[in-house]
Amino acid sequence: MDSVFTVAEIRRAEEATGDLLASGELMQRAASALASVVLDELGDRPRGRRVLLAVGSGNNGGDALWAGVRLLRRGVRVDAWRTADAVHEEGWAAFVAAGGREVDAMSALEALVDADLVVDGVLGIGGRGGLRGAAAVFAQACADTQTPVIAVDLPSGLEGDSCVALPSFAADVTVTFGGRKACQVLQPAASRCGRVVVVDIGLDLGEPELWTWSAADVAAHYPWPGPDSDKYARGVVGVDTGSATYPGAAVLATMGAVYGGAGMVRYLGAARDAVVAALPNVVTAAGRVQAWLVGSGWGSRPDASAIVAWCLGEGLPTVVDADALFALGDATLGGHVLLTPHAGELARLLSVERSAVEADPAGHARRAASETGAVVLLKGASQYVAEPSGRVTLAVGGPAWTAQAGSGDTLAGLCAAMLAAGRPAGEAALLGASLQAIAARNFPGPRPPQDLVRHVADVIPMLRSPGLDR
Ligand SMILES: NC(=O)C1=CN([C@@H]2O[C@H](COP(=O)(O)OP(=O)(O)OC[C@H]3O[C@@H](n4cnc5c(N)ncnc54)[C@H](OP(=O)(O)O)[C@@H]3O)[C@@H](O)[C@H]2O)[C@@H](O)CC1
Ligand SMILES: Nc1ncnc2c1ncn2[C@@H]1O[C@H](COP(=O)(O)OP(=O)(O)O)[C@@H](O)[C@H]1O
Ligand SMILES: [K+]
Repeated sequence: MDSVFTVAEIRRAEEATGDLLASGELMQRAASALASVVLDELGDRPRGRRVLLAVGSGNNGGDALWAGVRLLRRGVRVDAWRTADAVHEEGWAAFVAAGGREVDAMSALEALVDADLVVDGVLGIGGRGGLRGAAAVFAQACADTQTPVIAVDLPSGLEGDSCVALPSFAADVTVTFGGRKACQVLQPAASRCGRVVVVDIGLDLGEPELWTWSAADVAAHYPWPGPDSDKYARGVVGVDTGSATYPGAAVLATMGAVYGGAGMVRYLGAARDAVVAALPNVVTAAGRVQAWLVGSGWGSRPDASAIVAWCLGEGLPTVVDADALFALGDATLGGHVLLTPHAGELARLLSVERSAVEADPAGHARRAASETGAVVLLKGASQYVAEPSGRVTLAVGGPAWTAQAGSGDTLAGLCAAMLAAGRPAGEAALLGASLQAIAARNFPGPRPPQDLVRHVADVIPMLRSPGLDR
């Protein structure tokens, strides 16, 4: 599990270091780590290689300049373009004294022809409103010429706390200080950051804004069957999904539960023939279950509220998906209930615009969990799991091949299998969402959800072996 910090939290921790900040020691630590990453990228013989610094007005530019000083001492040829009238004074003086050369905006563009790499020190966590003017033109030129970019703290133009892909550099490597920021883990902004190297500069950070899961967490929490497991111990999922209009959702949600590893699935919805034809192992007789899954592909259904109320009345862990989300009524939910909306559904649940959810997905997921008392899995390019306590955790991310009709149905089934195996709702959601993403990473390409979910079954045993794209 990794943690993500807000800009305010990073600033607070920087200030709390007192002397370290005032004396410039923090900046020296940042610059030293940055220079090491640049040297690693330059390879065995850094002498004579060419690095171009883009230096803005703030401390981010200061980091770049002090890293430039270290590179000059190693024989690297370093030029710097000042994107603002005033830059970090001491850093600039040291850079010039060490033999660094200034280039103007036009020469910086020309220098891209033979630069080995660019260090982006235009804006850091103080940047607002996206990259503009000559710096934006330069960032585009770096992309066009495929010049490798190492971003200082974050690709200039992104805002640390935001997932929004504002106009920015697109970095190959981002060297970030203290801890990860939201823009480095949340899509679409994260796609601009490349490989993220977190450097410990000695900040004492408090409670993170967000936690992130990795494949190691999936392996640690997956309900591996033991030598004494039987089908009941592994968990029975009761499914009521699909309808005459959407029989496919019945099949897909059931497949999610089966390929996620449920011991048994009881399908009790309106598309029994379709489900049994696709999955003869599924039982259609009523009986005891350990978790319920309702809603996927219901469409409008007169008894929706009654079914949801009945399931919730049972007190069993329940996944409430799709149409069932709008049949919750005033029922008091609880941490054993998992709601699985996408951004549009969450907006409707909270009576806000979809664009508001997209601008602050974690905040809206957190609000929904706190208002309903249930765990909320917000689906999308980044998948957030919010718990009533306020904790928000990001599932392992995967490619957008998963973004297709029916993936949500299989995901709901995967989560239900984890619930039936006894995992708490937050973990069940993180397991389901992460497993689907890991499958899409390892078996990329356009394949329908009924195929992708079979690859979920393929990647589960691989979680314990090397060679998996995590
Ligand atoms: N605290 C520390 O000592 C340590 C900090 N560290 C480093 O410092 C970085 C944070 O430094 P920082 O606070 O100086 O902010 P930074 O992002 O460099 O510049 C902000 C300036 O840019 C300007 N500006 C804003 N938006 C703009 C835009 N769109 N287009 C153009 N200009 C824009 C804005 O001007 P304003 O909007 O206020 O007029 C302001 O002048 C941090 O990311 C890390 O790299 C490390 O050294 C460790 C120790
Ligand atoms: N850009 C993306 N990258 C990766 N996964 C995505 C992306 N967009 C959506 N997804 C995932 O695809 C699935 C789509 O779910 P949903 O919209 O509910 O589809 P449906 O209800 O049609 O099955 C979810 O698991 C979601 O997290
Ligand atoms: K930067």
